[in-house]
Amino acid sequence: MDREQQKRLAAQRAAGYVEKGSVVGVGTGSTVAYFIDELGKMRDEIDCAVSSSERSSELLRERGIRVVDLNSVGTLPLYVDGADECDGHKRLIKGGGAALTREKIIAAASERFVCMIDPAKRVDVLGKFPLPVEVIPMARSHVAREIVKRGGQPVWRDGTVTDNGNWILDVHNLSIVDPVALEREYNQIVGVVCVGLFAARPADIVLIGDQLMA
Ligand SMILES: O=C[C@H](O)[C@H](O)[C@H](O)COP(=O)(O)O
Repeated sequence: MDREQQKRLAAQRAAGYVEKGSVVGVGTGSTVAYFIDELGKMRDEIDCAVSSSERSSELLRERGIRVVDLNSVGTLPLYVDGADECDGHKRLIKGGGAALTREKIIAAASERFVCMIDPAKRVDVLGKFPLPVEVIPMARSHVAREIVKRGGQPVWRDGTVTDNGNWILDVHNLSIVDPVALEREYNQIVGVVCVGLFAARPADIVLIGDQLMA
């Protein structure tokens, strides 16, 4: 089975976690696009969605799903999103599509985070996928120097502007032994808006294709 089929299967299974009449938190990316297809089929059964990106909002509206602001709903029962890497503790690297900050906010505001991946993204140690870090544009060089001091190799994702008007540094050459500590350490660098490590708040449920990760 190819990766796209695995993503679609994960999205179909994730749709089973959506409760009738609820507000659904929706992530960003190619796997989420399959999930939005599933949500479209259920649009009369759900209330509305909170979206993590302009891209996902557009897809949701195209399928007739109302998109509301997180501030108007408070705590969400469910957030569904993809990831770039996932370890055995359901800790993730996210942000390959530059949506990490809004994704992390919605994940933090959700009771249950269901993450959909294909088998190639399941790793023992996070860090082979370059770690995205969203930065305030004027702080780009400063943050990059601080990351180098900490052993990382930051590369500016030139040309990418996030939905928040910020820039992305992708940090290469990491083998993340303690993801919670690294998330905390990078969060403390002045000028960092968000680190694409979801370790302090990992996923609750990981679907690898249609299989539940133990
Ligand atoms: O910023 C993007 C998100 O974190 C995505 O969830 C992540 O990059 C995975 O995307 P995809 O499902 O396209 O592989």
